[in-house]
Amino acid sequence: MDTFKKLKQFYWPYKKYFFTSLFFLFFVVSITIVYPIVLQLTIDEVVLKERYSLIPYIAAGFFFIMLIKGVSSFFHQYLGDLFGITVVYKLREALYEKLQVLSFKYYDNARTGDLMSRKTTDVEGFRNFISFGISDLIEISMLILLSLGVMFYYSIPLALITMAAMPFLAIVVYKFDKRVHPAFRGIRKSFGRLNTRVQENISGMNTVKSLSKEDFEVGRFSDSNDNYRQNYLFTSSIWAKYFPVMEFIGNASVVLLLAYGGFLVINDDLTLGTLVAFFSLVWYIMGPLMNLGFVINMFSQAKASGERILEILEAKEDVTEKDGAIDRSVAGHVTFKNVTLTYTEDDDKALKHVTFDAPPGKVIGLSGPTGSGKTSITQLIPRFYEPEKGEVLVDGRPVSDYQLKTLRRHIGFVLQESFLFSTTIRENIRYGNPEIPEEQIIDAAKRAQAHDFIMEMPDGYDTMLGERGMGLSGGQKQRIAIARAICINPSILVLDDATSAVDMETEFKIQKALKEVMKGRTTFIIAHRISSLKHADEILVLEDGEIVERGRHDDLVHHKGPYERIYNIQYQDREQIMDTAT
Ligand SMILES: Nc1ncnc2c1ncn2[C@@H]1O[C@H](COP(=O)(O)OP(=O)(O)OP(=O)(O)O)[C@@H](O)[C@H]1O
Repeated sequence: MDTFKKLKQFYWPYKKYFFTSLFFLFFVVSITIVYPIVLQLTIDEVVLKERYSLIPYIAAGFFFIMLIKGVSSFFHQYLGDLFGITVVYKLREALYEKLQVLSFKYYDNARTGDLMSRKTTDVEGFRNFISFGISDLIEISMLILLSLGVMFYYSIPLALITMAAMPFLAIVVYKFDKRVHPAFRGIRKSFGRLNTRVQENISGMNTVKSLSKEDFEVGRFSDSNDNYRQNYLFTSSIWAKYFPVMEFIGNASVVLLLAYGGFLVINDDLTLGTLVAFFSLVWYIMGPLMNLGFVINMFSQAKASGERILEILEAKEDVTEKDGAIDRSVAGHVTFKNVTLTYTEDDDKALKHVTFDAPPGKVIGLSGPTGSGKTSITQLIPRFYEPEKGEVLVDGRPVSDYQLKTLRRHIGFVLQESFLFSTTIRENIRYGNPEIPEEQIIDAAKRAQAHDFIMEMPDGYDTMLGERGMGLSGGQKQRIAIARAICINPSILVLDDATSAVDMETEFKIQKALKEVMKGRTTFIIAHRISSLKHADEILVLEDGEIVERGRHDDLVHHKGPYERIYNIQYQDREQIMDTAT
């Protein structure tokens, strides 16, 4: 019940729909109980006593209560649905909002397919129970209690016979619940894994095809698919085992009822009408009791789903804002003081005692072998991650003093693989600043050397892009990303290997675009090519998370350190190429 208590904030505000639906349910159930009573009266008072003139009145009365039942059913059903749909609407929104604030650390370990299945299937599982499960449970209880009431009123001994089977049925239903709940958790988990497989496969289709791993992927999918099937079959086997037992107990009790009831009628201790009424009433008890399995099933699913939803809602937000965090414009002075970063506890340190100062407008180059910590430095400035030790300052204040939005609004990223959304080019350019006027979008595209190729497209700025920017070349995507960065007018700019994935001609165009964007902004350039770092005000050379060398290009090339080695390798290559060319 803890799960439902924790999710109370989502359903309690809409309790009026639920309780009004219950109010109408009361009519529906009460009228259902009236059927056998009408049957008993018709047999005992009309047929057996041959008072046929009463039949039209009974028929009219029956018609009238049917009408009430119909109207009540409508409101019960509609309000129940309204309750469920409203609750999951709010739940889905809360989940989505939470997914937006969860930190990078969370996403490092999360799997997209699994998150998707939590957001869709689990939320639906919860809705089913909220919409129908609870009211089914109440309907079942009311039906059983009212039927028992009427039975005891008619004949206590016969009612006791019916009751005799109930403890056995209750035991079986209880055992069933104990087994079916973990089985449903298994199904949910396995469905999450299946989703992850499919999602990763589709996103990584390029890699799969280029490495001819289709068969391997089909094999992996079959494993997950088989696991899902096994889990479902296991649950089905539990159903298949328990359901006939429940039905047998129900039927045994009906046999007892018919035998003992028939005996009472023969001895004139019970009217025929009452026995017929009893026969209907006993099914009003046994049917719902067996149905309890379905409702418990729904409850188990909802509980399992609720737990998985709560795992997201309660996930720790590693990066949070302070009370009174500041919102003011940023000049772009970045300082690192003795910063150490560890991503996960048992991992090596990704950064060790990193110290540097980048005054506004300066260009900092970050060089070093892959995995040396270049990207990590730039991820600490917008607080994507928190340092383990040391301080990261922007304009002299710790980054944690700023509102996250303020801080991130002032930092522009152009990554090696920039993400473009499947919408128009215009929407992609103004994504970070949707209010920006059209002239400024065009101006940004011109400065990013993107305007010309955009205008050559059939729909210009209205050209729709495919998923992840499909339809554009790597260099074109990059220039759209640069235009996007210009639109947010950041004080700090991070260019992470922004030109590594393109040919020389495109690189030249991008370099030209970047020069334009860098004007007046503190810029961090991560690059493997010396040519991209040459003009930096300071180059930091990293190795294993430590700064091993620093200075301007002209000094570093004579330093006899790692930078000179990289320079020599890149220049030797050039000389060799020049030699072969001449
Ligand atoms: N999100 C993460 N979770 C755990 N470890 C990480 C994460 N990101 C980076 N690392 C580790 O931190 C170290 C530094 O990585 P970083 O990406 O900063 O290197 P880099 O110099 O930018 O490399 P590259 O040139 O390949 O981009 C590496 O050992 C890497 O495996």
